[in-house]
Amino acid sequence: MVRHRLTEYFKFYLNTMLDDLSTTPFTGLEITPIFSQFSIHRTLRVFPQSHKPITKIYRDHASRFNYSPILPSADLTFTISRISWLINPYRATCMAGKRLRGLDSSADQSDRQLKRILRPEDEGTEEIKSIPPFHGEPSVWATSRTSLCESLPYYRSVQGSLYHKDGVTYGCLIDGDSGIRFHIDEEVVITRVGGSYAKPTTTGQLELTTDQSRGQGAMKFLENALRDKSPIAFIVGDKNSGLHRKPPHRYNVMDFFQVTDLWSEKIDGHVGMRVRYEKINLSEKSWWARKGSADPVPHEERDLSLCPEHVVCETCKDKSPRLFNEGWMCLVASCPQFWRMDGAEAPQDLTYAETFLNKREVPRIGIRYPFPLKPNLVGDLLQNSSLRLTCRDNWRGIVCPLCGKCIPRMFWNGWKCTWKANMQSDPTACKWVCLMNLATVPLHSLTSNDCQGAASLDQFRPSEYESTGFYQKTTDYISSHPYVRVTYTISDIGVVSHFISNQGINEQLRGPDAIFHSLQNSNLGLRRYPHNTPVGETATAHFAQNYKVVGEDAIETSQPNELLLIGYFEGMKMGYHDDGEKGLGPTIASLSLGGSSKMTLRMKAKYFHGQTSSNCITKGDPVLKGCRLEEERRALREELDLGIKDQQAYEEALKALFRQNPKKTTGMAPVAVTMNLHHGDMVVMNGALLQRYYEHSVVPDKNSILRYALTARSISPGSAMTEADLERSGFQLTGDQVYDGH
Ligand SMILES: O=C(O)CCC(=O)C(=O)O
Ligand SMILES: [Fe+2]
Repeated sequence: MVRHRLTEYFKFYLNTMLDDLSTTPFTGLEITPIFSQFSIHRTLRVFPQSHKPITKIYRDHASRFNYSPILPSADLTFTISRISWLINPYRATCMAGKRLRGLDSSADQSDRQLKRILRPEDEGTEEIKSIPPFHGEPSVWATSRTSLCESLPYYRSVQGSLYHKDGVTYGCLIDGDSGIRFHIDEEVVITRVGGSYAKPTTTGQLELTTDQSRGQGAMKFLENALRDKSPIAFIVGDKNSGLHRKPPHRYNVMDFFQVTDLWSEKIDGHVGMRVRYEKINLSEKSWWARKGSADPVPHEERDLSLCPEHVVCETCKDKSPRLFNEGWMCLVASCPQFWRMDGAEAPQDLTYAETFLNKREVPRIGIRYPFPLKPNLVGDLLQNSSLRLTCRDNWRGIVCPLCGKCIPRMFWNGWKCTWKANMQSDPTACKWVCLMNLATVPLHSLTSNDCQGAASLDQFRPSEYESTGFYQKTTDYISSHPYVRVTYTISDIGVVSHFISNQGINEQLRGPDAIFHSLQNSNLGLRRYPHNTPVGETATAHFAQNYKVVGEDAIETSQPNELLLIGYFEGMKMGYHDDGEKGLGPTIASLSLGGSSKMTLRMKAKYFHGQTSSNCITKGDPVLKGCRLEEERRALREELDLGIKDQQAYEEALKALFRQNPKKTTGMAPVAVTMNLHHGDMVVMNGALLQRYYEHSVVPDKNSILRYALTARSISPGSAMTEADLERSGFQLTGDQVYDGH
C-alpha cells in the first residue's frame, strides 16, 4: 500500500484559490473529504522462458529499471470513506479525443509526427496473412508508418518515400505503386525518384506530372548520396509487389544501401529520374532472399570490373550507359535523341541488362553508418544513467529487443511491446515490458531564478487596469495576496484569472514544490491516448490521467469532482481545444508545476470569421466582440432579429459581405490572451461561453523537460460515468482497493 497525499495537497491549493473567487460557482468549498491514501494493486507477470536472457541483462540494473509489469491504469484507485476516485481510462480516452480535435494546424511536421502513433489496441489483432518463403526475417519491423517514424532515427518521414535531413538521405521506403521498371532482387533496387507524381482519377496509378531534373528536390539529396556513398536504410512495405511474396509485416527494415546510378528516362511523357541502389554489405545473405537460394558470392570472387557499356551519342556527344537489353539510347534529357531508339521513342517494355544489374561497387572498409539498423535506445539508456528520460530523444519509440517491433512511447515510465497483445494465449505474443524509474528532475533545473519571488515584491503596488479592445486586464496585488492576480475579462464571454505564485508560496508546506516532488515519486498511470483522426491514427502529444468521483457523491457538482492530471515531457504540448465537454461545469481551475509554459486563448475560427473553413455561414452567428467585420455582421444580425430580413436574405447579405472582404489569413483568430505560466501558478477559467466560443492551448517552454498541470473541474451527474462506462473501462473495485480506514 502506498500512501499518497497528492490530492490532499491539491485540494489545499484549490481552497486557497477558490475561497477567494467571487466568480466561481463552486460554493462552500471546504473541499472535504480529503483523500489521504491510494493503493496500487500490482499483478506480477511471469516472463516466458525465451525472455530469460533479456531479463538477466537488466537485472544488473534493477535499481534503475523496474521489470515488474506495466501498471494497468485501471488498477489505481483513490479511496476515502465512502468516496472512491477512480482513474478512468475510458473517459480519459474520450477527453484525449476532445483535446486532439484542436490539433494545432500550424504544427510542423515533426510535431504532427509526434502525434501520429499506431493505436496499440489494434495491433495484436493483425494476422500475418501468409508466411512467405523468405530466407530470413527482418530484425526490425512495424505495423504502422507512424510507429516506424517514432522509433527509427533513419526514417522520420510521415510522407514521401525518402527521409532526408540537412541534405543527407537516411532512409527510403518502398511500398505500394513503385512505377514501371521497378526492380528488386537480393542486392539491388531500381526505382523512380518520388515527388512530381499525382494520381489522376482516370487510371488510379501515380503519374509523373512535370519534368524532374538534377539539382531539384529529392534529386539534390540523391546526388549528394551518390557522391558521398551515404548509407541509406531501406524499408519495404507489404504493399510492394516487387518481391512476389508478402513480407511478414506491414513495414520491414531491409538493410543499408548506397546510390550507384542516377539517370533520366521518359515517363508519362515527362523526364523522370531513376535511381539504382545497391546493398552495402554483400557478404551476408539478405533476409528477403528466396529460401533455398544460393549464398552470396564472396567479394573476392566477384567480377568488380563488370560495367555496362557506355556509348557516345552522335547528336549531343555525351556518354550514356547501355541499361537495357532492348538497345542503347541517349539518356541526356536535353538531347533531341533522348530516349529514342532506332529513330522512335523507346518502347515501354524494357528489361535491364545483366551487366547493369550484376555490376557491384568496390567494397569500402570502415563505413560509418549514421545509425544502427536496430537502434537500442533502451540499452543506451542503461549504459548512460545520466540521460534524462523526459528529454525528447529519450522518450521516443523504441525497437522491441525481443521481437523487433517498433513501439511508440505510450506510457509515462516506459514501453510495452504490443505485438499480439490481444492474443495472450498465443505463445508467439511478445510480452516485453520495460518500465523505468525516472530520475527526479530537480525543480531548480526547471525554474529560472528571475521569476521566483518577483511577484511578491510587487504586492503593495496599486491595481493596474488595461483595456485592450474587447477584453480588460486587471492586475491586482492585494486581494489574493500573496498571489498576484491578473484577471482577463472577455466581454460577454467570461473571465480568466491567472494567480501568479512566488517562492514563498511554492515552498509552503504541502505547496507546489511538495506536490511537484510527490508527483514525480508516484506512479499515477499517466499515458498517451490513441485517437483516430482523418490524418490517420494518432496519440495525444501529452500524457494524461483522469481521476473522478464515482458513487453517490458524484452528483455533488458544486464542488470539483474531477481531477485531471496532465504531464508533458520535452517537446510535448496541448494544441488548441476547449474544455466544454458535455456535462462539465463552467469553472475550471488548474495548477502548473515544474517547467514554464505559455497558455494562449483565442476565439474559435468559425466565430471569428462568421464562416467555417469550408465557407459555410456559422449557424446562429453570435457576432462576438472582437470578431472580424463585427459592425457589419452585427447590423445584419439585428435586421434578422427584428424581422427586417428573413434567414435567406440574411445569409445572402452575409455571403456578399464575406465575398467583398475575403479572409486575409488562413483562418485562425488572433491570440486574445497570453499567459506565461510558471511553477506554482494557477489559472481559473470561468464561464461556459468561454469554452463554447474560445479555445486555449498550452505549450511548455523549449527547455521545459518536465511539466505537470493538475486541473479540477466539476461534472454533472448526467455525464458522470454510467455502469456501462465502468464496464467498458474495465473497472472493478476489488477488496484490497477499497480504503478500510487505516
Ligand atoms: O497544461 C495546462 O496547464 C492545462 C491543460 C489544459 O488545457 C487542459 O487540461 O484542458
Ligand atoms: Fe484545457
